[in-house]
Amino acid sequence: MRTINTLFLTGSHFNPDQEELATLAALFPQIQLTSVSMLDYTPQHIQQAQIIVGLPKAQDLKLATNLRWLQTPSSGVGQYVDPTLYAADPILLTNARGTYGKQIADHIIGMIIAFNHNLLRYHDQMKAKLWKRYFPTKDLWESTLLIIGLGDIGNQLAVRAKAHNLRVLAVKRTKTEKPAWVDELGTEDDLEAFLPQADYVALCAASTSQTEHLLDAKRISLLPHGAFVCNIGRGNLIDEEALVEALQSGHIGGAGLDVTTVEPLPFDHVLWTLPNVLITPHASGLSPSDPHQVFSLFLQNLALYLEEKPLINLVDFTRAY
Ligand SMILES: NC(=O)C1=CN([C@@H]2O[C@H](COP(=O)(O)OP(=O)(O)OC[C@H]3O[C@@H](n4cnc5c(N)ncnc54)[C@H](O)[C@@H]3O)[C@@H](O)[C@H]2O)C=CC1
Ligand SMILES: O=C(O)C(=O)COP(=O)(O)O
Repeated sequence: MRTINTLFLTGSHFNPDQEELATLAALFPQIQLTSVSMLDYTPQHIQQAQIIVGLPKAQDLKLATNLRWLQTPSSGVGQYVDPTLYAADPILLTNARGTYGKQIADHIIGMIIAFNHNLLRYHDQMKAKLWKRYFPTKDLWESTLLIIGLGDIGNQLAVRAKAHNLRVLAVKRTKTEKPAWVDELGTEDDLEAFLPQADYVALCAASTSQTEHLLDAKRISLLPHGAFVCNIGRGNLIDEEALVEALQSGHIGGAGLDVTTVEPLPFDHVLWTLPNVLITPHASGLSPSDPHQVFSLFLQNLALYLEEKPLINLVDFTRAY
């Protein structure tokens, strides 16, 4: 049996335990496994691997002369969709779409409720032992949420928003049939009509050349005064300078940011200082089950790879996600 050099780059979303490694060895004895932390790999590790599961630095893929398949534990693969990165061509690129939707949708709902019910203000007031009451901005069930990017995360969010009786508008790259949990579905062409209706906007789109600054200064100005913007996709989906200005002027009432243009957000960045901003450190996707989910996705894909069948979550280099 020919062995297949496989490299696991372990990290927060992919960290197989002993039981999982034993399953892999029992089911696929041809896999010659090297497992190393994503922070500690060497050029030799990359050079030898036919399969990599993890997030190697994109520029290191030039060293990957034996690579046939890269499975990422992330859903976003913006850094890997440039075909000129690869020493070997063509390679199969698969992502972990489908393992993040539920926990990130919960995180966004948490941010929306924290903003609407003034929880951040009350938390600040606690430090001064201050007893002062505020009305919520508007009842959630009288409000509208616009979801930009109706993929796995966007759909999970829409389902949860419907449970709170929000009206849900959504846009995606191409128009398809409207799911029952969305009230109106459109594409980027509909943003000008949708934005003025949105009390809340959630950025859940893939980061591509088309979605860079999808929410720019002009589109931000179309939002109603006091709207709340939540970004869990990638920092470059929104013009961050325009966002800061709109937050400072009060045109945007608040923002929940799990992602920023530069990560970690620099120590001296103004976003750290704005009272109406909640920053989480690219943490919305963390869940106890996701390292296991990515491993089981890899096992399913490995069986397909060995049978030369189409892989799950194959990334399309032309649409870039
Ligand atoms: N904060 C975090 O920890 C995480 C962030 N992400 C980010 O969220 C993104 C979405 O994740 P999933 O829902 O799992 O991916 P997905 O592949 O299911 O969804 C991507 C969505 O982007 C939309 N899109 C692409 N181009 C568009 C355009 N021009 N206009 C409007 N919509 C467009 C697509 O229509 C699709 O609905 C990822 O690409 C990643 O960047 C994903 C997982 C974790
Ligand atoms: O899946 C994604 O795209 C993510 O953003 C997940 O977070 P990560 O960058 O893998 O820590």
